[in-house]
Amino acid sequence: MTSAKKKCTRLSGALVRQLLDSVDSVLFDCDGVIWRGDQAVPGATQVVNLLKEKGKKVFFVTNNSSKTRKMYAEKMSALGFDATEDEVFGTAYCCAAYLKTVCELRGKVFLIGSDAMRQELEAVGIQQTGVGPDHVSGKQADWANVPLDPEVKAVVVGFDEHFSYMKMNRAFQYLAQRDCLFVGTNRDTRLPLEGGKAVPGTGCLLLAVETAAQRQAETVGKPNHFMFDCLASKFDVNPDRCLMVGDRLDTDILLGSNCGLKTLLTLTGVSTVADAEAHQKSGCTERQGMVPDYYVESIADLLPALQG
Ligand SMILES: C[C@H](OP(=O)(O)O)C(=O)O
Ligand SMILES: [Mg+2]
Repeated sequence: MTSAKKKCTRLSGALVRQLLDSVDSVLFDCDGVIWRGDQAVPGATQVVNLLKEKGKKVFFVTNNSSKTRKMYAEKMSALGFDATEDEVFGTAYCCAAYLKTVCELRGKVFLIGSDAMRQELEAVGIQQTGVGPDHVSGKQADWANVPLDPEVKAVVVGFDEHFSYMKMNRAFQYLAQRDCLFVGTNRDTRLPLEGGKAVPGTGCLLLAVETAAQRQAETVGKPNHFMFDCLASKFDVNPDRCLMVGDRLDTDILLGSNCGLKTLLTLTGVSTVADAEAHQKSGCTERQGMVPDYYVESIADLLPALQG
């Protein structure tokens, strides 16, 4: 399979086995691919478990920052997936690694995010200012003069169900200090759930803070190659023999293209074949990275080749 070949090919029949025989590792996105919310995609557990039985390395690369690696391993076990926490690369874990190893952060984080992010940050020795509700009080003059922790050297934004005006205001005040780092977990604007439903994603929260601060955050999640770098630093993987399976063209498939992986779009999440074909026909070089090599209705379409 070379990148020179026709792209956005429907994967079926003999092509499935041919593709699987050409890779040693399969990287699965989570939301919209192996599960939607707390419901496994039908057939997904069999696909993951059979790939492992056949000796493939299987990893999970998710932009979702709401769980630690341990929490993900527990969810996977509960849903019947054969997976260990070392095989899961979520943005709570990867963001902490990014701040520690790339930013070499010396100081605290003002965190807009989950308790999982707090746990992963503290696991690498980075303190943060607290998670949970933060409601507005006082008058506008008070808001502009909220006390700032002098040890805070970075604002980090991930999925935060307690996102609020006051949190955005505090981030705004910290980010007025130009030496304060600004990092986001991901830009996914919606989170696909069961029944074709969705809720606003982290990208909406990050855009709000960026708009207020008039600054652009570094983002750790897909399509940033850092997520793959994290994985490749722990496991011996050959990009040429890796397959990235995702439901979003602008994150999963673009990450795969950015890292030289084979790419497979599944239609159980956000993006559609029409989206992919529009990128393909655009003639715009940048958009070609969002055209998958292959697509399937669901990863369950891989089953016949795995059960044969
Ligand atoms: C949708 C995304 O998760 P992923 O699809 O990368 O697992 C997210 O939770 O923002
Ligand atoms: Mg997804």
